[in-house]
Amino acid sequence: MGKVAVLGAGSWGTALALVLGDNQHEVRLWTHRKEQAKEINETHMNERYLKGIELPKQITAYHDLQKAINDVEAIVLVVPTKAIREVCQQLKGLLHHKVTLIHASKGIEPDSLKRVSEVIEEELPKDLYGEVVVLSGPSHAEEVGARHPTTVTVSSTDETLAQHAQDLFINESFRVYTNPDIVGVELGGALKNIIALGAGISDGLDYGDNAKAALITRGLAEIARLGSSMGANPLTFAGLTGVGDLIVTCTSSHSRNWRAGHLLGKGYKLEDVLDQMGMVVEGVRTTKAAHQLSAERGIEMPITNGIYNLLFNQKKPKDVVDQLMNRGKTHEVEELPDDLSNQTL
Ligand SMILES: NC(=O)C1=CN([C@@H]2O[C@H](COP(=O)(O)OP(=O)(O)OC[C@H]3O[C@@H](n4cnc5c(N)ncnc54)[C@H](O)[C@@H]3O)[C@@H](O)[C@H]2O)C=CC1
Ligand SMILES: O=C(CO)COP(=O)(O)O
Repeated sequence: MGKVAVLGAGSWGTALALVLGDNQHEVRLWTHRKEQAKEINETHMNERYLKGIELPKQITAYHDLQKAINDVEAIVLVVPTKAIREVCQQLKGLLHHKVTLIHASKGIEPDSLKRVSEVIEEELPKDLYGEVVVLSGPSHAEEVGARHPTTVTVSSTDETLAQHAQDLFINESFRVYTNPDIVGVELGGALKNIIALGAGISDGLDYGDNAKAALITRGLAEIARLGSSMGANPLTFAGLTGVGDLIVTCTSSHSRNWRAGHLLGKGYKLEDVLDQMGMVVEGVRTTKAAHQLSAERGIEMPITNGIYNLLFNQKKPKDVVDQLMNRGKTHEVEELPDDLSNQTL
């Protein structure tokens, strides 16, 4: 079994470290906070981020990034999207051998409008990893920590690297598929956070199941519309990293995006909600990015743009819903491109 560094000791980094530890790898869990490394090593728990879960003894926490990455065969980047550039810049000075580079973050950078793998490629020379691998899918850290059955997808333009990531993570309760469509896999994981905010808002307004089913379904339609315009395979959005991740985040109070939306729906202010969460709510920045992409590409995204107005233009949740319900009449299903019309979903 090999040595793997997991960079980012929040809930998802810790849960992924646990899977790798269960698979008997030597896992180095790096945190930028010294006291957190000490706590993990002394207690074998990361209580703030993965409550009540004892971590496998194969995991050692590190504060020194150089020591964490020495001799590792793979590096798993799991910091919030906002911190990806900074961590890659630190890695650049320290990494001197080739690794399989996997990221598991779900977001799009506002302004640059880059996916996480594109940000990594901008900051880290490719000779250190070849092609980036992304790991995504319906996977709450809390349930992975409890070893409940979970399925995810790994994606890379280099199939051999995707298979290496699949082999590192797969076990009897953590099933890993591969999909070569990295654009679709990354966009599905990032854009579902916007719809999860919307589902939380709808639940905060006590609108019930019909409204939430509508948000999930019409949300998927706009994710697929934007994603296809950016080169994704539309069928990816019918898979684990599309509809699968939408379901898991829109219907669960484990989701930080759902929880933040729920508080917004109850009338709390965005800055108070984010203060209260204490964990990353990726959907907020990704809403900004998707709003910019929708305008730049002329793609209709009414739910995303409604949530943008609620988050950044002080629109009231109820007014946003009224506006969505009273848009002009439209078709539900759009024409499939010719090359897909013979495929089944
Ligand atoms: N929590 C979950 O169930 C899942 C989370 N994800 C994704 O994983 C990514 C990370 O999320 P979580 O671990 O849940 O977040 P979190 O909020 O639980 O933890 C984030 C961690 O990153 C660290 N961090 C923040 N800025 C940093 C910096 N500049 N340098 C180094 N470390 C820094 C924080 O100290 C914290 O330990 C996000 O993109 C999220 O969407 C994906 C699937 C599941
Ligand atoms: O991506 C996730 C599950 O697949 C976790 O979503 P949240 O970041 O909303 O908690």
